Amino acid sequence: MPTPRQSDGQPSSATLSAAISAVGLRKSYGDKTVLDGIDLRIPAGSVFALLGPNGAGKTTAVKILSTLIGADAGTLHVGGHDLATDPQAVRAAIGVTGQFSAVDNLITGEENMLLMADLHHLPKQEGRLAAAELLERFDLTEAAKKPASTYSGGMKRRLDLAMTLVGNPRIIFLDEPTTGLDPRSRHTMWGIIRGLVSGGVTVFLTTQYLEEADELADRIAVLNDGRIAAEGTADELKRLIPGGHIRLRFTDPAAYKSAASALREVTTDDEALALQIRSDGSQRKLRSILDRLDSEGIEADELTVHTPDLDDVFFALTGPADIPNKTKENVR
Ligand SMILES: Nc1ncnc2c1ncn2[C@@H]1O[C@H](COP(=O)(O)OP(=O)(O)OP(=O)(O)O)[C@@H](O)[C@H]1O
Repeated sequence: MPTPRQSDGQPSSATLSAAISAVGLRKSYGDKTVLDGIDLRIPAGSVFALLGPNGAGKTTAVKILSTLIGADAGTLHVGGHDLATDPQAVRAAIGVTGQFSAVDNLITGEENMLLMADLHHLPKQEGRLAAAELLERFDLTEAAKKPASTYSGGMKRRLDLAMTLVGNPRIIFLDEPTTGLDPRSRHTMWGIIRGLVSGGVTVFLTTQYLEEADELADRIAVLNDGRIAAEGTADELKRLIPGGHIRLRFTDPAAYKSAASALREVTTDDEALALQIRSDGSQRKLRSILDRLDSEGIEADELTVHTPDLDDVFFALTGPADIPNKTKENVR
């Protein structure tokens, strides 16, 4: 795969100090452009989350950066190595756990680990030690002698990640690591990921869970239509979209109607007997609404203040076609 070099043919110092960097990453399948000139720069020791709707190209980006498939264009460096000229060095520096697990269901958890140790050419004794230590760390010691086919979804993900860590990679790609896990297993996985990062590992994460990106990532990029629609910290992204709103809900239709006419610039929801008023989340705005209701003798049954969250950012950036599950409350 011919990958264009930078103009002077050398990686820049910014590229070298990043754990992962991409400049002008492009990939098409036939006439479908999946990645249309993506730039990324992920500092060592940080967590980067790539968010995007189904089919946005997240897995494609992971596959390219982890050397599984080639890019059509772009200058790509991982762990200081050029993907075009030194893919072997990249492979030695990274670990990847994907949506398609490397776990062999027919053998035990321990055997899976030992197989990985063999693949990394660890001496027998060292391999056994590494396997035992990782199984312990991922709470799999008890299940180690059982076939992986008997493991729950959460246990399989933990085993998959433990296998990835056998080679002690400093950069890890996690492609939707908690998809399909129950909330408890998801939190366990988050704890594990945080532990890795505190040990200095760089994590490139793809996820469809905005909460996951909010919890884990130092920086988040939203991929849409082949491009990075926005990039920043969770707080920076939240500031990109208009402020939140105050929602008032009534059980008495008469009170609902009175409030709708007493307050200015409200969005009404006759079915739910709910009103929505744009708000910057300030005390002043809240007080002005409450004062107005008080002066009219109206009492709402429920009042909620909604500040923008990553969901709002995601839906604002990825367009109306992708919001089938968006609740009325969050749409503005
Ligand atoms: N080998 C392939 N041949 C042709 N098209 C492909 C191939 N792999 C992926 N695609 C297409 O490229 C687009 C991006 O796919 P990709 O799997 O990277 O998306 P994604 O963001 O990871 O989606 P999801 O969240 O559903 O996993 C999709 O439209 C997909 O159908």
